[in-house]
Amino acid sequence: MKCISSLRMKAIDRNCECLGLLLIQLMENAGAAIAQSVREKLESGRVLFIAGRGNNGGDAFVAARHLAGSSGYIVKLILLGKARDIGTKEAFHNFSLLKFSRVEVIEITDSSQLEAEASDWYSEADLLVDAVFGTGIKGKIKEPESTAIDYINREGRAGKTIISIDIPSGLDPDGGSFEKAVHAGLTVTFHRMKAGLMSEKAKEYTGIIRVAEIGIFADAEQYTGPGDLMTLNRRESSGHKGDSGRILVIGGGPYSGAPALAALAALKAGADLVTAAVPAHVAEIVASYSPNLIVRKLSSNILCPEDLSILLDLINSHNVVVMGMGLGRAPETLETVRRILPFCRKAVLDADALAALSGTIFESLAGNCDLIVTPHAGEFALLRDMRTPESQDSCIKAVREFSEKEGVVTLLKGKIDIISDGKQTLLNRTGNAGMTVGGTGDVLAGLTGSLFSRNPAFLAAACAAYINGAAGDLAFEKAGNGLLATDVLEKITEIIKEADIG
Ligand SMILES: NC(=O)C1=CN([C@@H]2O[C@H](COP(=O)(O)OP(=O)(O)OC[C@H]3O[C@@H](n4cnc5c(N)ncnc54)[C@H](O)[C@@H]3O)[C@@H](O)[C@H]2O)[C@H](O)CC1
Ligand SMILES: [K+]
Repeated sequence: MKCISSLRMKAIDRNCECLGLLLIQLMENAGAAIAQSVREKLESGRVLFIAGRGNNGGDAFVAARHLAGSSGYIVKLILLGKARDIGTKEAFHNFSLLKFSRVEVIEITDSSQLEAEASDWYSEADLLVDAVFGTGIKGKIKEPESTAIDYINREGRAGKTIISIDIPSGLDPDGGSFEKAVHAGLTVTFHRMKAGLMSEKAKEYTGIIRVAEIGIFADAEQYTGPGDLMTLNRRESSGHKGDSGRILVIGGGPYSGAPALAALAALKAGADLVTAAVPAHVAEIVASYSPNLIVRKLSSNILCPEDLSILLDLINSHNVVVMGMGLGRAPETLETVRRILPFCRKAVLDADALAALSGTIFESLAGNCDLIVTPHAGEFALLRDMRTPESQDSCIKAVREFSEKEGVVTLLKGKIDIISDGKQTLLNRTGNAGMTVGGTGDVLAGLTGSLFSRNPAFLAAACAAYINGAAGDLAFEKAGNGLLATDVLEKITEIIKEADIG
C-alpha cells in the first residue's frame, strides 16, 4: 500500500488551502468520518473523546458535535489544556461550537485534575476516542497527555473499544517508534496510509486501520504548490559561508548571458557561493554583468579537454555542478562534459550538456552522481532517441519511465512542466506564455542547482519549477509578453520570501 509522510501530508493540506479548499473543510470531513466510525462500532451509549490542543483534537471537536446530533449517544469531551491554548484557529472554532451542542466538556491542565475530576468520565464510557496527538507529536510526551494515554489504555484493557483519530496517540507517524502509545481497536487515518502505522512495532497498537477520504482533491497532490516549498530545508541561520550551497556553473563560450543568468539565479535562490567557470573570451563579459559573480577563466574560446584539471579542482570545492547553458555543441565541448561527469557528486544538466548524454552514460554514472536533467521537448526527444509524445498523459508516462530507467530526476519543461524521479511525479503549472523568451531556462537551471545543494533532487527540481514559473508570473504582471529573463530573476526573491523559505 502506498504510504504518505507527515511532511508530504502537510504540503498537500497547504496546497489545498491555496486552491481554496480550507483546512476547516477537511477537518469537518475528518470529524464526520470519525463520528460515522463510532456509530458503526456502538449503536448507542456513552462516548468519551480525549482531545489534545492540536488539529487532531480539532477533528475530535467536530466528531463530538456530529455524534451529539445523533440520537442515542451521550457525548463527553476532555480537553487536555485550556481552550485559550488550542493551537490553531480551525480547532478553536470547532471547540467554540461545542457550547451549542449537547457535548459536556471539561478542561484539564494537569494529571492530578485528570484523576480527581475526569476519572469517572473514563470509567463510565462505553467507547473512547483518542485524539491526544496525531501527526504533530514532537519529543517526549508531557503531562497531562502521558497520564491521559495511560487511562485510555486502562479502559482498553477492560475490553472497551478505543478508536484512534489518524494515528494512535504517541506513535511517530513516519518511523512508527514510540515511548508510549494508545492501544487502539480501530485507527481511522485520513487520506492515505501513514508509514508509521505499517511498522512492525506499530502493528499491535493500531488495531484495524481504516483510511477515510476527507475531500482532498487530486490537483493539490499532483501539482506543485506553496505547500511543497514549505517542505524545503531552510538555510541554517547559524551557518558559515558555503553551508547553504557552493554552486559551480559551467557554461558559455558561444554565449555569455546564459551562464550569468544561471549563476545569478543560484545566488537569488539562496546559495552562498557561486562560481561561473567560462571559456576565456567571455570571462570578462560574464564578470561585467554583476559584482556578485566569481568568474573563473578557462583556457580557450570553448569548453575543451585542456580545462579538465582546473575544472576537477573546482568540482571538488563545490557541492553542485550546473552545466550546459550557452556551451555550444562543439565535439570537444561535448567530450569534456562527458569526462567531467564521473567526478560530479550532484549535477544539473541543461541545454547543450544534454547533447553530450548518449548511450550508456547514465548507467556508467549510476550510484556515483545524483543527476537532474532539465530538457525541453526537443532535448528530451534527443535524450530518448524518440519523439516526445503530444498528449500529457503519454508525456508523463515517458518522463516517469525515462527517469526510472536512467536513475535520474527529469524536469521536462513545457506549458505544464513534468518532474519525475521514476517513483514520484509532480506537474507544475506556474509560468506563462511570456516565458518562452530566451534565458528563462538558464534561470531555472541555476535555481534548481541552488535548491539541490540543500535538498533531495526530486524536491529541488519540483520546487525550482514552481518558483521559476511563479517569479515569471509576477514579472508578467508588469511586463506582459515583453518580459525578459532578467525580470524573472528579479522576482525570485519575492517568491522565496513570501514562502518564508529563504
Ligand atoms: N490532511 C489531513 O490529514 C488532515 C489532518 N488533520 C488532523 O490534524 C492532525 C495534525 O494536527 P497538528 O495540529 O499538526 O498536530 P497534533 O494535533 O497531532 O498535535 C499538536 C499538539 O500536540 C502538542 N504536542 C506535541 N508533542 C507533544 C508532546 N510530546 N507532549 C505534549 N504535547 C505535545 C502540541 O503542542 C500541539 O498542541 C492530523 O493528525 C489529523 O488528525 C486535519 O484536521 C484535517 C486535515
Ligand atoms: K490520535
